[in-house]
Amino acid sequence: MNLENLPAAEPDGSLDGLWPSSARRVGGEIAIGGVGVSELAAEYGTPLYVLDEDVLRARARAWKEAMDEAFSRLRGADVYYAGKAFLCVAVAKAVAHEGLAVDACSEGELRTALAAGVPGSRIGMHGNNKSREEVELALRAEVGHFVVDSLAELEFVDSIARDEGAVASVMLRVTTGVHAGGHEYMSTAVEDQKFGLSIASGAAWQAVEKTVNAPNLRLVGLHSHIGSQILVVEAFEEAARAVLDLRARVHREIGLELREVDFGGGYGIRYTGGDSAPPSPAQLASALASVVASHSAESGIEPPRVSIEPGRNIVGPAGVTLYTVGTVKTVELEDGPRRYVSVDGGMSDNIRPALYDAAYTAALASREGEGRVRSRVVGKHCESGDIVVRDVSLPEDLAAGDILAVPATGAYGRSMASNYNHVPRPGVVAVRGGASRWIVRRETVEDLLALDADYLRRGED
Ligand SMILES: Cc1ncc(COP(=O)(O)O)c(C=O)c1O
Ligand SMILES: N[C@@H](CCCC[NH3+])C(=O)O
Repeated sequence: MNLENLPAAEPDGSLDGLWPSSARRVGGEIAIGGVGVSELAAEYGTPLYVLDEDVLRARARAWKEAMDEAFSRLRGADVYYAGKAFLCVAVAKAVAHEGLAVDACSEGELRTALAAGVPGSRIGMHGNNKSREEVELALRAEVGHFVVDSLAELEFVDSIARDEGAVASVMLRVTTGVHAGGHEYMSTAVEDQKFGLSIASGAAWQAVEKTVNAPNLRLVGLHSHIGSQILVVEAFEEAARAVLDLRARVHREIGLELREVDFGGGYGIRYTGGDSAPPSPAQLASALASVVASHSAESGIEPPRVSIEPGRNIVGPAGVTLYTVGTVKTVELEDGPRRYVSVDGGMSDNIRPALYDAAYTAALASREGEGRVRSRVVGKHCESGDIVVRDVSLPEDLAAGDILAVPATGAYGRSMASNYNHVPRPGVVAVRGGASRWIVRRETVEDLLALDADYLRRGED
């Protein structure tokens, strides 16, 4: 393979690059947030997620400012940080400080946001299969709204709200039929998938009628999420029009003006040097505002307040994963040698290459290297699909003990991490202005064995 085709992986200090904008080589090694990777690896160990807190905040702020500006002459806007991308108390506090609300889709995410001091009114409660406990907790926390995916769940939430003596504010998640997303498993608005109430089949309308007649539900808006890692504006515009058409029908046929529409998340990022820059928050916000303004002018209906739910685009580029290189071996192939570089993590800390065939890049981070060799970075798990970076050119003199850095791993790394092969999940260290601190502690094998009932009883019989 021509090495020139392999993605470049060097930090370039750009704001919309693969790396946190603070990342740069200092004395040959990469520093992030002013902290060298060797220092981080020595103090915290590897594998290690590193989160540049200033970049996280700056990206959250960019979305808030873009939406405020674009919708200033309409009915305003809210930005919900999609906790599913990565959430802990520190991240919830950081995004809330920048004026964002938070989306939760489980008890754990909801409790994390509440523990961070996010008011219930600034939390959206998602999930296609909410438990009774989750609905009760969300009602008692007085969340801003529930996002409901099914007729069955409308009855479920209605009944629990009645038991609680409450009225639940509901946004109906509708399926617009818009196909978008970086992978089939990330497309969530096509007809044949588990999320949302189909507009085309009439299920969405049925849900509208059911909600407006439910004594303990208040229909406050419509929600749409079309997919993830989307790199084009048009898909969002198409979906927005479909949602606004349904809102206009509700106004026309029921006389109800729904105050809010939520266009979901899905805004893509760059993962390798070969990826083009995605649309900016300002471009996306302006495109959505144009659709809302023109639809309002055409329909004669007051525009709604608009919300969106970015996750990856906020936290993804703020994160870098550090690994220590272990065994290195070269495999002779027909088109030339490929060097397999094994690291101390893998699919347990980044499932995305195995699950979505997602591409990443990497750089030798602890020092500058010499020469370039076609390489594949692989994990330590018992799976041939345990690949972290499928193709990247890395220095020829790379060796065991070196530190590798994989950029753009702030989203859907730690939040999707597993304990496959009984491997503990890495912790997350926030860096900022030359300082570093745990924001999620590293799991240990002892933590895992403590869940093994008979392990705890060993030696008793
Ligand atoms: C309902 C909903 N909102 C927001 C998001 C966040 O998506 P992304 O991280 O791609 O912005 C997701 C995940 O795809 C989602 O399912
Ligand atoms: N987990 C997906 C993003 C969410 C897709 C659907 N909600 C990823 O890692 O890209």
